[in-house]
Amino acid sequence: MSSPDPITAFISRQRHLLSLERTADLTRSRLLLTNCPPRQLEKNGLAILGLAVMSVQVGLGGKVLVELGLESGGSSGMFQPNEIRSGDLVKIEGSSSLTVEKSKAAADATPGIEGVVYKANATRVVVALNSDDRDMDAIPERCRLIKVANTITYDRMDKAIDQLEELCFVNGLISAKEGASTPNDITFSPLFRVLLGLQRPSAPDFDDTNVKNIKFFDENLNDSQKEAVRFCLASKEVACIHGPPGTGKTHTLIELIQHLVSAHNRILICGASNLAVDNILERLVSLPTRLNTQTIDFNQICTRIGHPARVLSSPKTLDATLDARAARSDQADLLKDVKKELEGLLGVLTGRKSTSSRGSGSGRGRGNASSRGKTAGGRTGTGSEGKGSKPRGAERKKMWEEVKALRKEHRQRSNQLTSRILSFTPPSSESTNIAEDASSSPVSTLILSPSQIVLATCHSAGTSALAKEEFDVVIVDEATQALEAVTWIPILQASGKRPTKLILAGDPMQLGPTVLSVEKAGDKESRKKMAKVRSSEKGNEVEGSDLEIQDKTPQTATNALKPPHTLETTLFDRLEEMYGVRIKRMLEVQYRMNKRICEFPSQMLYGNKLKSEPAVAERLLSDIVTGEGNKNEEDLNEPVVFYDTSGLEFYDVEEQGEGGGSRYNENEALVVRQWVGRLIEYGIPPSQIAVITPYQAQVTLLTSLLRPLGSIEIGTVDGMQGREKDAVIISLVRSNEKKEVGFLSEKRRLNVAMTRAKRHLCVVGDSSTVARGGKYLAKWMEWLEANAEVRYPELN
Ligand SMILES: Nc1ncnc2c1ncn2[C@@H]1O[C@H](COP(=O)(O)OP(=O)(O)OP(=O)(O)O)[C@@H](O)[C@H]1O
Repeated sequence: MSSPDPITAFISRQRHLLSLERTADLTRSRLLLTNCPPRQLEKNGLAILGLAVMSVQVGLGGKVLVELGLESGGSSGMFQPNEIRSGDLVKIEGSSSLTVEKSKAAADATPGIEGVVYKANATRVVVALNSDDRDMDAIPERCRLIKVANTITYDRMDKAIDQLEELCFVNGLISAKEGASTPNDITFSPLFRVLLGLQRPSAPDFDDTNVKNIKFFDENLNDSQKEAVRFCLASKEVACIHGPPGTGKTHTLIELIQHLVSAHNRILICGASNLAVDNILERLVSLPTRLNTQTIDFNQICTRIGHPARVLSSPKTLDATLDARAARSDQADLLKDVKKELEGLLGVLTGRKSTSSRGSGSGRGRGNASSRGKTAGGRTGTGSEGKGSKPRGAERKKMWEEVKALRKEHRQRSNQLTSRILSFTPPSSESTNIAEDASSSPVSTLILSPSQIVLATCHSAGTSALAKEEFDVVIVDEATQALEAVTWIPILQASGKRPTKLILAGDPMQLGPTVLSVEKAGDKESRKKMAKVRSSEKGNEVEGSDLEIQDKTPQTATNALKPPHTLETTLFDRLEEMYGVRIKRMLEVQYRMNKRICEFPSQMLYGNKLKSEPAVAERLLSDIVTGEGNKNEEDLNEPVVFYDTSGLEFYDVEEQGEGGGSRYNENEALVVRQWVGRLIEYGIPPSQIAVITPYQAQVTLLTSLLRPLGSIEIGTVDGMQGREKDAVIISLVRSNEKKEVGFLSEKRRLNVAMTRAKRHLCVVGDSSTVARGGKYLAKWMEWLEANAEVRYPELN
């Protein structure tokens, strides 16, 4: 049998790997849920216990939003640290103060109700229910929230792969297809040809007037940032920005977006995470409206799909959400009426409101639903906004029927409203107002559509609300953390009749996408190849580093499309492997770290090219303390300290019990507490200190030890990517006679941990164990011994 063509092989392999991953994710989730008691799940950040329903609201599309808070905590009751974020799939289950067995039996009897986290902060979590209204009845007074495997993401990725296959099929590139037919109206543009290895990327057009006469909005951009912006504007189909830690990747993207908007492009901006999207949105809406000779108000032209993930999102960011835009529209009053009525009914049905307090709505022009408002639920209420007893029997049934009709109405109205907000009117020549400003230079006001820029996570870019929309440019930030299939979601969504350009930004040397399935056989192999590509790039040799895998052969990039060995290969990785340096630019100046902190990662992972901006190169903790005595404190003038526990027998321990497997190291945690305590005594604000450790069990231990010292951020590496703090302490945990290092050997993970610190990095660990974990760790220990202030802990 002849082997399949490259596109068919690529698509089949993606499908196969995605199905393995879906199974692995579901299995893990099922195992955790069946084997771990709720307390253990809470400890692992996968559950929030002791909850009660605080309110029931209605969101866009008639979705029922249930707000949960701590039953006993009042409005300030803080949840335990957890991994539950907006977009996660969760289950609301009943909980009681019964014994574990009895509560387990009770939970089994009521299987819970599923929903998607709409928004979450430290005290409240709002869940959009997936199910029928009637299921609301299943939400008990006391409940808990459990994170479950998110099958919706897999469904959307599968759909993207099916769509890609369909596109190739109708364009005669493959002869048969496996997937279901999902007709699409997309032109097979040069972007698709490049992504599938059918043509090389066209040479960037640096003679284009937009590029040649470019006037940077921020003249302080460094040369590598300017070059990256020019390169992205000049590239025809695709461009990648490689941004090592703190090199202003987002800063560069913001500059690029301003140029793209000035040139009237419509842009879909996506990120692998909500945080990445919010980061860009926050910076865009804070831009001055006057850009060179143009006035562009980013507050008017950015629409955010989904909800910001930050605990304290700025009002401007919240204003850009689709919900806020809908609430401000001229159709909002009608929608509010239906919403009020619905919320009133739901309040009564769930016993949180008395019958008389339900909103009836004015019913202006809404047809039948309004008149029903006063007739259903004809019980005598208390006349207050307080709780009432739940209606029963026929009355209850009738009210649910009413809820159903109102929800349908709400859904239809809000869908119409949403598509009106997201629909795009291209700017015409009349939409530019020219005026003279005070200095009498002409200023043009670019009047753009409210959805000139749409921002969403890659996953939520798959929403049907965007199905008819086309974009000139798709930007994917954190592209090196996104599975390739998830990156295809915005690409396919944005594409239509016009050609679309793709810009990917990320750092392949920091955390990649999380992959659970075991089929990673080619992993090491493909990384070796990638390293070859990177090392062969002009001036990017990695000297004496990483480095047995680096070789100095010239250009090894090839443009053949190959099926991925593993899901860990992102689209960014694959394009880099296929097209090499021709497809990307690297940012070379970092604005975060003291130069000593930056030295090791630069040598080992960035070919010695990462330079420190002079303004940060010498920064120390002593610069930010006020008392003169403290300024001279030796500890505050050390950028890198290494507490070596070698020989002290501070052994790590495996967590016991169901759901165990994580590790902790008590003595190491005590060393961390001592050091954090000392930094605080010197006057470093706790909010400027982060403690990072690879193990969840150590996070739990450190949280209990450090909480009394203030709001120190404590977490695993995963939550810290993209963040920075003045002082960072890394607790390595692993110390044992067998010299096992576990996933400490993942150098990209370690790279993220060690590049979060601005002024001070303290490493606590056992050099004799860690150095045995491979060449990279051995080199790091060697480097620390030679360059850090090495200390040996004394615990009292
Ligand atoms: N050209 C520049 N001049 C001055 N400061 C800059 C410049 N470029 C970036 N910065 C600053 O460097 C810091 C890091 O920038 P930014 O957050 O854009 O980096 P990043 O590459 O997105 O970071 P990460 O490592 O989190 O991916 C910010 O404080 C930013 O203001």
